[in-house]
Amino acid sequence: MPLTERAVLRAALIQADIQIGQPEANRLHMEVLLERAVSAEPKPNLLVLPEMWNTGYALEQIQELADPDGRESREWLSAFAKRHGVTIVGGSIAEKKDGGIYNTMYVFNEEGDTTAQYSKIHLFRLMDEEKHLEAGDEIVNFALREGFQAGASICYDIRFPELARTQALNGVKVLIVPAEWPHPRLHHWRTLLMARAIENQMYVIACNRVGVSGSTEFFGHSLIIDPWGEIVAEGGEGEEIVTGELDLGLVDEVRGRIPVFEDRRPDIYRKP
Ligand SMILES: O=C(O)CCC(=O)C(=O)O
Repeated sequence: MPLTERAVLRAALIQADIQIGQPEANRLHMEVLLERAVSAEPKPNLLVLPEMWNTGYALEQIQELADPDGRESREWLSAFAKRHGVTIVGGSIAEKKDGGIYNTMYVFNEEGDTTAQYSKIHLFRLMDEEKHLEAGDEIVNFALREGFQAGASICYDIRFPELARTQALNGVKVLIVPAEWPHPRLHHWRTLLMARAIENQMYVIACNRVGVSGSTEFFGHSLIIDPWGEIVAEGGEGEEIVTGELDLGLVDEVRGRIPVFEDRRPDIYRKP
């Protein structure tokens, strides 16, 4: 679907490599990539980082490595957002809170204020997340622009269509998904993201890491998918900044064309 002259949001996804168990090196590396992203012309107004970018999946050492209350990560992301006048969805970090460790996303507006905080609610057993991390228990939506609500979702969360559907029913028009999604499940990644976009008639912005950690290889393929299911941008398998524009009017247009939300039959779905 062609872009119109309507309001657009320009997103830049930081498809980065992450060093396992090296929070300081990862922060410095992210800073270089974020600086590169904001020096592009035209400048993006929304930056998205990958999942667990501070520690990677260093789960055995996560108690020592996690950022207490996310303080350090929040301080520099907030300062960056304010300095450059950009919105940042800060991927997620290992956050130490109330004696537990959470996989937590922070969102900052152009003034550097924290506008949302989301902890991953579905922990991924294949990578032993549930043995080391606490699950969040709250669905989080936030405004990216007036009238343009975003929903938070982290990696494995996209396998649960109920989450994105609940967010869509609560006004979400773009789902934002930081991830560390590895080979050999590229087909699942692309298909699930595409399905979430088409069935909910919303944008999906998904930022995946690249690189190798132990025997696990992460494939990138960060994606921006529009509410009609067209791919706006897709990364390759190396480190890069994936950019694309979101047409803020397109969600309502697609929902008007095929009125899925009016045609739902929740009265029937509830029957056993
Ligand atoms: O669901 C998958 O296949 C990957 C999920 C994952 O790697 C994660 O949630 O960290």
